[in-house]
Amino acid sequence: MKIADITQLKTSGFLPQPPEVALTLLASSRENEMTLSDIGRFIQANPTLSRCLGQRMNKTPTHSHDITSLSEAIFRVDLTAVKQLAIGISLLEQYQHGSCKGFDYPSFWSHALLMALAMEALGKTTRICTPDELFACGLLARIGCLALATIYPDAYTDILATHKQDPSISLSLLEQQRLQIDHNQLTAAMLIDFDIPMILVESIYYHEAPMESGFSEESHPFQLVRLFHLAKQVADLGLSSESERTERISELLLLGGNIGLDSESFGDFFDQVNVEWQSWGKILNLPIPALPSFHKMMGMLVTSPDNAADASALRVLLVEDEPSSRMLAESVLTKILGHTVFSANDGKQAFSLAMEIMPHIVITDWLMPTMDGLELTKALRAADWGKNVYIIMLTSFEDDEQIAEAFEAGVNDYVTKPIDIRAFRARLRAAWHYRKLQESWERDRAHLKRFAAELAVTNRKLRHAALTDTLTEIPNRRAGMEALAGAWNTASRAGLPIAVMLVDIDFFKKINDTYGHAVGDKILKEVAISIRDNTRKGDTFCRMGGEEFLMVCQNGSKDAQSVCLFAERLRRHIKMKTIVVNETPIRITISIGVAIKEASMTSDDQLVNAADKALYAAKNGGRDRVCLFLDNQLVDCDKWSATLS
Ligand SMILES: Nc1nc2c(ncn2[C@@H]2O[C@H](COP(=O)(O)OP(=O)(O)OP(=O)(O)O)[C@@H](O)[C@H]2O)c(=O)[nH]1
Repeated sequence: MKIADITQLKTSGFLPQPPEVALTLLASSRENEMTLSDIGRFIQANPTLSRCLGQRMNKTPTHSHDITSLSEAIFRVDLTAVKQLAIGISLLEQYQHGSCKGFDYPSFWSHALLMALAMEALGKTTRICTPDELFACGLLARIGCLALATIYPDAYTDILATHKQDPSISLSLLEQQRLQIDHNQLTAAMLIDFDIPMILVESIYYHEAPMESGFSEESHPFQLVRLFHLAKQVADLGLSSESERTERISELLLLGGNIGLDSESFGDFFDQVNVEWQSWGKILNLPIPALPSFHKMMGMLVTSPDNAADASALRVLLVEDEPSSRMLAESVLTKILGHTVFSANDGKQAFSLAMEIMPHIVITDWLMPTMDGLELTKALRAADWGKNVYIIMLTSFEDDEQIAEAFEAGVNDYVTKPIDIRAFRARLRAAWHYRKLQESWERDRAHLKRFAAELAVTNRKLRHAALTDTLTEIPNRRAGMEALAGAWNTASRAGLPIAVMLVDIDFFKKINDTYGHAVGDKILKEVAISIRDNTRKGDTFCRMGGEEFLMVCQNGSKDAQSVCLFAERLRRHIKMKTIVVNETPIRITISIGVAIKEASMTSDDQLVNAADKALYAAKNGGRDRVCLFLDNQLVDCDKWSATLS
């Protein structure tokens, strides 16, 4: 603890000092020179102090007439407390205004009053000091701020403005940087000067950062520091704006949990202190904001639009074997942050519960019986469904190696115990963002999958459309040429035979002219069906264009005769076919040119050209026939047709 030296400030007259009479009271009580009637006279000369004593006696101002006599009041309140109260109240009366523009004097005292009332109420849980003493100390716990505003009005206005702009920079740090002294050091010096016991001075000195006190957690000073810290948070909540309340309430619940108050009893405590604050405010003529009940504030937070959006989003699995910590974290997570919480006592129970509820976040303690947090993390990560769960480890370890071990096991983040509510909220916010990112990634992935599937279908359709003849729905010229090129390459590589047939409908122009184009189309379709139905396995075919079709034969094309017989069979099939269009039977014939791959041929084009020559020959030979191009010669296949049954 660093106590400011205030000797010079006192003599300079800049330091806020209670009026002379209060100082006399203080000095004479120090020397045990005071009689009860001295104190009585002093109090009677100070109406506000009298009213305050009345209030402290009866708790509610409406009953102030219950005090039978001033002496009774002094006896019942306790002499030391009367003295401390006298100092606090006289300072409050004297410093309602001041020259520091940035310092809100009335709010400072409203805050001090709430802190005093909270300390008094909390004091009932400890027997270290009397509630009266705690009340007076609560009132004076931040007197250093008033002192700095009084001594350095301009500089303090700047300091407060900077702090307001960026509350993350501590007020003490700003004061130290600018004035080489901070309010806690000055408060400590002034309290010592007011004869406040050292245990209280020390507790007040560390009330903003209890962990920095270095007191052991079980010690009396630490219990007091914790109470002053909590009382300050209560007072901060009392003066905070609606938008700041979420964070403050969650922090208060955690702090209340540390001294064994669950959210219900904390709410009752706060409401009772609030009622007293309102009535004290009237006595001391201070501006006291009207606050809703604690439970109402909690309710408003959970249903605020911000929180409601988060609320449905997160399913939290809380794993903690220590019942009070579990209940506390549960209360903050559900009542304040609005998440849905499931709880487990150990890793094993948590793992089977996780399988059931599929949590978005797992918040797990490290040290637990049966299965600890580390083993649970590894088990979750090993399961397919546990890979994307956001895991936060609660730990008392701050050792780098142990933290690294936790990350290696698969945790996403860690929070050190005792839980600091701001850090906890920030970590949960990160988890929430992670969850949102993951959801949008999953949505994108599903979207992409669907898109890829649709694209594949579209591509298939496009390819089919690009390779299919729209009228006859058989492969078109392009598909036929691709198939021919493939067959040619295979045959060439393997030294296998390959043949092509060009099929052309005879006098098709005449059909069009006689029956119309639509009938011509119908005939084309029927021929396409016949060709398809007569194709052997492994053979391919297409419509080359107009009334011409191509067939590529790989099977059964070992020799000219077998190919020509196949062509002849097709020719006969079509010739025998009666196509009925609009009840009119129509008979058609076809001519076919056949060519077989010969050793001299170097490309599939040459093979098709040879078939074309054969087709030309068939047409010239009178149509309705099959011609073969073989060894540079054109052969009429009639001679083989006789062999067909
Ligand atoms: N209905 C219809 N007619 C078509 C189509 N494509 C081409 N044609 C017609 O087919 C006819 C082909 O006539 P030509 O090349 O003179 O042949 P052809 O009348 O069959 O005589 P040859 O082949 O010598 O027996 C033309 O009248 C084209 O208009 C089509 O998709 N539908």
